Amino acid sequence: MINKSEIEQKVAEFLLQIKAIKLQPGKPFTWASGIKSPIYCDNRITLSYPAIRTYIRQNLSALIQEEFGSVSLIAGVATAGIPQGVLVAQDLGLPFAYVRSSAKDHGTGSLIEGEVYQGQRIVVVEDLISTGKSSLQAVEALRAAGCDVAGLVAIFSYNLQAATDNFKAAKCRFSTLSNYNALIEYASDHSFINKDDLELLRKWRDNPQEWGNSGESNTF
Ligand SMILES: O=P(O)(O)OC[C@H]1O[C@H](OP(=O)(O)OP(=O)(O)O)[C@H](O)[C@@H]1O
Ligand SMILES: O=C(O)c1cc(=O)[nH]c(=O)[nH]1
Repeated sequence: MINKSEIEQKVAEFLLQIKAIKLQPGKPFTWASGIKSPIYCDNRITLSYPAIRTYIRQNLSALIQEEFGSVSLIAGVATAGIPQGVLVAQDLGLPFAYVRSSAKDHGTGSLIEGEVYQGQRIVVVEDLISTGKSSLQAVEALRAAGCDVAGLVAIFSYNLQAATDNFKAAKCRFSTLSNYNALIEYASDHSFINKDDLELLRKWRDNPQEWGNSGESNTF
């Protein structure tokens, strides 16, 4: 059985070590959802580190087997979920396909690339969940193609209530290797951030939708 709390901390440690976690409270990041945030997690950087890439691949594969049992295809969410999904599919010896964020406007016009079939039991691989909108768009595209989506895994989740609500409404299970709460506690305990940073990151967590609009970003 996998040790979830050990993996949460190890992935948080790796992300901090390679500076995939960026703190920029004075110049907030704008996310895909439009949310303004003092923090950004760039999982794409893990691909540049073979040992970390391997750890993530092995643990995503183990998570899929433990949470979802037997599946017959891994699907990646474009773009950052594609390389992670390919690595996992290779690890598990399974076919792979990916879902674009919108259908191609030329050539085949495809939304799903690769072969999937009606009734096929699939796990979707994403790199990160903020609101879950990108993840669930891919899940819905696969369901519309007749696939049986067992669930979704990702490297990191921000623990946003919006994501919990969106996945629940879509009746889709998800599981991640690490998450925001684990990350900020690890970062504080191991001196990657100071007390003021921790306070700010906790404040942001309590109301992420409003944070960038309330002048909070200038108080760091
Ligand atoms: O849960 P959500 O609110 O949808 O946000 C998370 C999504 O945002 C990022 O993708 P981005 O749109 O930046 O594109 P990329 O994967 O092509 O880099 C990330 O890779 C997730 O797909
Ligand atoms: O929500 C997003 O767009 C997002 C947030 C984040 O921390 N990292 C990322 O790649 N995307």
